Amino acid sequence: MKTFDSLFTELTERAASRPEGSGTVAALDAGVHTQGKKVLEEAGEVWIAAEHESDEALAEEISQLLYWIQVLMVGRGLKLEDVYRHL
Ligand SMILES: N=c1c2ncn([C@@H]3O[C@H](COP(=O)(O)OP(=O)(O)OP(=O)(O)O)[C@@H](O)[C@H]3O)c2ncn1[C@@H]1O[C@H](COP(=O)(O)O)[C@@H](O)[C@H]1O
Repeated sequence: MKTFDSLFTELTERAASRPEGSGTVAALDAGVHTQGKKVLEEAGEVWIAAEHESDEALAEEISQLLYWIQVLMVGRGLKLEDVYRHL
């Protein structure tokens, strides 16, 4: 099963190899403003799902929020350790 760390490795590799058709490459190219808006959008969807939707729907929204947080991190050049040391 994919984990937070393995997804981060995958996205970092996408950023380096820039494969054709990668949504992540497009998201990185879109820049921090677009990425930040997606983080806010997905966070809002997590909130709504937590109040009104099933556990499965909530889990899916959380996965999308984690993805967009990672895109933002990769775009800014942050490493997992840069965040983990604050936990
Ligand atoms: N985990 C994800 C993931 N979570 C969310 N998303 C993207 O985030 C967006 C979710 O937005 P929405 O909830 O609004 O859903 P939507 O309506 O389909 O999205 P919009 O494009 O209309 O905004 C979608 O565009 C998804 O493509 C993801 N895109 C990719 N991944 C994983 O990232 C890896 C690399 O993906 P590629 O770069 O696309 O190869 C693979 O392992 C993928 O499974």
